[in-house]
Amino acid sequence: MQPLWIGTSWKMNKTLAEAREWTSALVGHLDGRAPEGVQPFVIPSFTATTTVAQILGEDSPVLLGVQNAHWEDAGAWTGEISVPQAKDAGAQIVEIGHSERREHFGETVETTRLKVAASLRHGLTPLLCIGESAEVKDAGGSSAFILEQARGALEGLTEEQVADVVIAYEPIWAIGEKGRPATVEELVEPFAALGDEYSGRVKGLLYGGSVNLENAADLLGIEHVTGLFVGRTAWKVEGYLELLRIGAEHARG
Ligand SMILES: O=C[C@H](O)COP(=O)(O)O
Repeated sequence: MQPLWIGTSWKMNKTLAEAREWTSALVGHLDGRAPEGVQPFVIPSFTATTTVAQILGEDSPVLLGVQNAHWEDAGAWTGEISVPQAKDAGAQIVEIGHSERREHFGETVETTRLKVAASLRHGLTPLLCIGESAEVKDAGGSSAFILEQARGALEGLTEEQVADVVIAYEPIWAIGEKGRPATVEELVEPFAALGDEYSGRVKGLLYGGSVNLENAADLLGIEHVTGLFVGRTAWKVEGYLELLRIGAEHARG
């Protein structure tokens, strides 16, 4: 059975001291072993990548990611980092197409496609984020919209490559301080649509957006959901450890 992916992106948060503190507490708690049936992952800011990698150590049960990477391997792309650089810094995952990147930094279906391909070319796992706005949801177009985003980003891949991809469905209206937690009922249909197309084909189908300690277990119970991608609730390590516990409990059945 596929493990449940339970992870966090720190977005643009944490100093190196805070990154060290969070990661050391996680490592101390896990003591070299992920909770049974759970795949933990953490995606710090670029500045903390090597620090977190060093604290996690070799053969860590926790996968490490970056929040973005360019599709070219090197070159005149000021302000960007490449997948080979991310890999060199210790990353195993590349987050691609988060709605904040699409909204503020011009990420498109085409750039997500290029970045997925670049990640796979270098043996890193693309964590493809998809999600619709409140306007699209209100118009009844959620499933069609997110399928288009996913299909566009995975276009041209072989089945073997698709099997290395993790998809995170994060409705924009549910993300962050301005978002509101989605209800289970609201997520059943989009996950049915994603499940029809991708269940069993990809490494994971995650849900993200205002996941908290109260709703995590219910969200994991939605058909086709195989993990959680979490912001605020996991930024305090105690919150993340509790989410890992909830994940392990769910994995046990
Ligand atoms: O990357 C994580 C998501 O954007 C969710 O963030 P949130 O859990 O703070 O709503």
